[in-house]
Amino acid sequence: MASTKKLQERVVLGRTAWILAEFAILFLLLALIARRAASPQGKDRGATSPWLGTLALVCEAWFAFVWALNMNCKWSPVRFDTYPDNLLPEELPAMDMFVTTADPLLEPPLITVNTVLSLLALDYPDVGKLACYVSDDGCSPVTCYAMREAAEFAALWVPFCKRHGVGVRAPFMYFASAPPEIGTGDEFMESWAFMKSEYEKLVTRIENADEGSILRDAEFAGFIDTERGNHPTIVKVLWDNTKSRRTGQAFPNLVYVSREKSPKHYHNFKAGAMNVLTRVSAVMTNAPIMLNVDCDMFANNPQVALHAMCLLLGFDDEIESGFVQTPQKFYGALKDDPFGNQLEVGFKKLGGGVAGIQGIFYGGTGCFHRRKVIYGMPPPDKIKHGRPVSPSYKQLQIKFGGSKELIESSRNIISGDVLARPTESISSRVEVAKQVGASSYEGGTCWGQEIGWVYGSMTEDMLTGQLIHAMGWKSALMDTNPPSFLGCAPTGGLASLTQYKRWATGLLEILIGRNSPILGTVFRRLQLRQCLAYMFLYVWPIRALFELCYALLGPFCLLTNQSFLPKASDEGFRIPLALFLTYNIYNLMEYKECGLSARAWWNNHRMQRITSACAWLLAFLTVLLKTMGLSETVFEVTRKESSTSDGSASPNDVDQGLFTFDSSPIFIPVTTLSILNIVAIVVGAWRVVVGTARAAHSGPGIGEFVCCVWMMLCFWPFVRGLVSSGRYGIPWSVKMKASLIVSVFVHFCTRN
Ligand SMILES: O=c1ccn([C@@H]2O[C@H](COP(=O)(O)OP(=O)(O)O[C@H]3O[C@H](CO)[C@@H](O)[C@H](O)[C@H]3O)[C@@H](O)[C@H]2O)c(=O)[nH]1
Ligand SMILES: [Mn+2]
Repeated sequence: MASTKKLQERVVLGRTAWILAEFAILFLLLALIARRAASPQGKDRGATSPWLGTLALVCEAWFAFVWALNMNCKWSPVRFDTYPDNLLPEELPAMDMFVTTADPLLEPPLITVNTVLSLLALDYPDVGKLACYVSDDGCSPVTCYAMREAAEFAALWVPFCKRHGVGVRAPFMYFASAPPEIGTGDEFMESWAFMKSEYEKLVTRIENADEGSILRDAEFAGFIDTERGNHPTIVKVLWDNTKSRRTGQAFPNLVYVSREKSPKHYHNFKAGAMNVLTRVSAVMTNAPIMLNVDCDMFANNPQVALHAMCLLLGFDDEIESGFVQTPQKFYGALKDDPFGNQLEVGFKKLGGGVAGIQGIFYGGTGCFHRRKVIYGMPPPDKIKHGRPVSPSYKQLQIKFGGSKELIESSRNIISGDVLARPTESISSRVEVAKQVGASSYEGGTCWGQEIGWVYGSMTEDMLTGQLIHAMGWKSALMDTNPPSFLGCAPTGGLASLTQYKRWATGLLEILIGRNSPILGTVFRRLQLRQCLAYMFLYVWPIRALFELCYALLGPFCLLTNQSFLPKASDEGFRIPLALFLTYNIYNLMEYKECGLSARAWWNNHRMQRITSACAWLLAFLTVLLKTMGLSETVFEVTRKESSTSDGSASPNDVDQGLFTFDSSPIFIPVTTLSILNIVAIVVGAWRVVVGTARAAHSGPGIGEFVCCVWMMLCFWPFVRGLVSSGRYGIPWSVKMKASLIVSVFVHFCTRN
């Protein structure tokens, strides 16, 4: 019998004042454009020369377009409230949980261990319905060993968590603070101290694990003579839950998977790994719900699966929640977000806003999927007479590939017979699992196209989610308190810029590819406003071009004694002035409303300018080269800080928020802009001092100076990097290249 009590509620949030402010900004942008457009050719579009005015006009028109996209995203936000107490335990479906890791050095196994432990300890009435699968693209025996140790530790950890109602079930986080004092007796203190020492032993074992001695253990013989990019599939059942029922140690199944790699096949990075996990789990436990997290994203709220079930089961029509996504949040985050990558306002304002359209974007981690949606099933309203037409064996074989077991399991999912869980122990399924984990398995099938995680973009998450929306599904945003999952944000400027570059590359790949959202709206069921919401992110690399052009106008005018903005004495000056003030105050207020500091706003504003000029611009070039067939795009994995500490800045690391540099080309664009602005300000100021500035009506005015000074402030970490030394200084090679570009620019500016 279905639960009759309310499981969830969709609350529409009001925001009239914000909408008025947004219209004010839009109006000012349009006024700026209109003024240029109306100015007769003779008056040069409000600048000193026609082409300068036209260029400014084109950029400003683009900014207005992007602003309209932004307004669309935030227009009608919603919140979903969940009531897990109203769930009927016997109604809860089984759930497979996926964790991906790719590199034991960039992603220390201990981090993955903590994530896995937090999942094994989740609250769920019948843990026999849960299974955890770890994909290791690094094919590292140390990672596998760490997982085995984790399974052993879980036998102590899970009962401890459940008995004492532990709040945070990732041990590194739990033990980072002193034991809770209220209502705890001697017995608790004793087991707390015991668990802590057991955890410390686990940490020592994992941190001191050396590959040589692990390989001598017969259990890990499968790793002998393997290369990361060339090895057969390894599947190890580290904990078989059917056994635990006998011993009374109840926690979910744990399976380690390292998919086959061979130089002959392209592996599609994380999307490829997710598809192997989907298939391996299909032949082992075949749960109708799948949760996926990155290796650093531990479950911070033990009730998270229950909250998600409220959204998956709680609508009259399943179409409302094709998937359930939690916002990405981070632990040990640096104060005031120096690298602009904690995305708090982004998730709250954009995420909440898009949730009110067709639904929040899929973010790659902290997401609950329906397996049938991943299998390409359209929402129920498209299926006639309640039950879908059963596809034939042949049809399934073409789509899902040759494994008989996989075809059977997918038939169960498609026909809705999801309760038919395999009764035999999962250990007996290892050989089949290896078969579907092979790198040749997908050849000629629909995996990576209509089924599973979709290939062709570095941001496989956005692409996969978008295609789910294009099938007609909606998605639900789940924002629990305490937060559902916590991960690490990259610390450091380079890591952060590299991440933004990957994202921007992936987003542009989608925009111009055959899965472009525009096609999804025209030919499929992607709602127009949802399409525009996707576009707002997908145009990042294109924004970089316009922002770069506009950024060059200020320095250009100072260098050539021209202007592109109205003079302070001019009536029209009030438009850009008001725009500048309103826009920045609006953004500041958003940060304030989210409980963040003015400093956090400034850091994010500044980093967005830097990200645009460095990461988004390089992403544009990368995609350009790929389109011309000159290079391939690669997924550069983000380094995760080791989780032995609680992640907060230690006292000797007060400089953590400072930018560090190396000779990476990603630093060249902003270094160039920094030098250019300095040169321009010096030249401009010199003209004013010696009085050779042109007559007031044509030379640069306060507007152009403010542009250059504002940019210098935005690029301040780089300006300081120009004169600092060591890690905090920009290397000479980058400075030389940047200077060269500046000289060429100055030369062309001043040629005539
Ligand atoms: O070949 C690969 C590369 C990566 N990963 C895993 O993918 C996850 C995300 O990688 P990370 O370097 O942490 O990227 P982030 O930029 O932090 O990830 C965000 O952006 C990605 C898309 O670019 C999404 O896939 C992620 O879920 C999302 O958190 C990690 O668990 C990796 O282990 C693999 O399994 N195989
Ligand atoms: Mn990550």
